[in-house]
Amino acid sequence: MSSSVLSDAFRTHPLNLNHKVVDLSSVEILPDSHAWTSEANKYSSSCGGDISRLESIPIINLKDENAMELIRLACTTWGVFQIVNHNVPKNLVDEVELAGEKLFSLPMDRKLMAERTPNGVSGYGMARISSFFSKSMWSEGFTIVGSPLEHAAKLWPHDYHNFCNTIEEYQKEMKNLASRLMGLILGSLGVTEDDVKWVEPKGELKERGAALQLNSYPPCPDPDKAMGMAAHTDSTILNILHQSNTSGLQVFRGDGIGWVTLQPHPGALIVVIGDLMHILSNGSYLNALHRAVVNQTQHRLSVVYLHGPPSSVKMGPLPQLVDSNHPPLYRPITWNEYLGIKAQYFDKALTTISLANGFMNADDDDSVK
Ligand SMILES: C=C1C[C@]23C[C@H]1CC[C@H]2[C@@]12CCC[C@@](C)(C(=O)O1)[C@H]2[C@@H]3C(=O)O
Ligand SMILES: O=C(O)CCC(=O)C(=O)O
Ligand SMILES: [Fe+2]
Repeated sequence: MSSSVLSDAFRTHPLNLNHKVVDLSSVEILPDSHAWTSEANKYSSSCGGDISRLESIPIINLKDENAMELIRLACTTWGVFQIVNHNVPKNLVDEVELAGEKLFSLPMDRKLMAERTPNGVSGYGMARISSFFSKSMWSEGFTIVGSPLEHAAKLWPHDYHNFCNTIEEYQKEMKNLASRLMGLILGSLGVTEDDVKWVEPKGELKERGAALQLNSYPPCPDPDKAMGMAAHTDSTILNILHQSNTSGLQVFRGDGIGWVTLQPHPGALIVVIGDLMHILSNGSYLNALHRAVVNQTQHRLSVVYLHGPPSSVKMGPLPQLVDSNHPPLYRPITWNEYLGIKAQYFDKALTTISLANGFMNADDDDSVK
């Protein structure tokens, strides 16, 4: 089952439940548990609100003959881009958004019937990364791995078919789009899909890792002090994100620009480069540091397709990108192992598999060579 890679990783790294699930729709004053200080949110003060308006995240037309080159540019400067002309039917995106709204508007006691267990991956609950922060995020989530049936039947015992059909159709559509994007991104790195056999998994590699994450951000009484989803990078190859017609997603530019808001563009989907693509590209493609902020009046929803590798594949810098001038920056690792490391070290996860220190030391120390 494709779910095994994900559930295995978390069975050994249960979630630390230091946050209580709160029904945010009934809260009128921001509780202390949800009030983020700049200390709790270490990247918050660095955002240059005005500067960010001068920079905007690229919107790439997938039918553009220069799409590959534009993707290369977006991946080396942003680690994120929006795509249009992606062929995902608009009505399917609308339907999946409606399905998410229907789910999150259920009463809390009903949603908790499908609650994610501490060592599980699917179901309703807070984002997994919550345990790394002392404050709670102003959001709720629902994670689907493989078939949504088991959890949907707990939410709507008599009427789960529509939800399941929509989710399954969307998963299929995202799977196809993800392989198309993989072709383009690998192409932009100068590598063909034939060079990387597991990209189109066949036979025993058929079991690819993927999940669908629904995030809900209710209106917030004090949005400046709250945090919808704390800053993180995604532990995947890439994510394909749809946001409802309300901004909230921000991407961090490390080169002094700070947090940049990604404005919703009608019909566009957002591609976020994850940690594993950063590893594959030997560090040249940025794994975007991003977060979601909230607002006072509008409910915001995001639907995120998480695209990972098959469980048995060890991923390291692509051999075509490594030579004596470009030594490998990371050691090869399976997704399962990486998720375990991430669950333990969070934003230090890549550092723990980095080979760069070793190389630097070797350069510094004449006696080594
Ligand atoms: C395969 C993944 C990737 C996970 C963990 C695991 C299952 C759930 C994913 C998310 C989904 C919500 C944001 C995030 C940051 C979170 O808290 O849970 C993601 C995280 C990651 O990208 O690291
Ligand atoms: O809601 C968003 O825009 C961000 C969600 C996100 O980063 C995630 O699910 O990984
Ligand atoms: Fe993310």
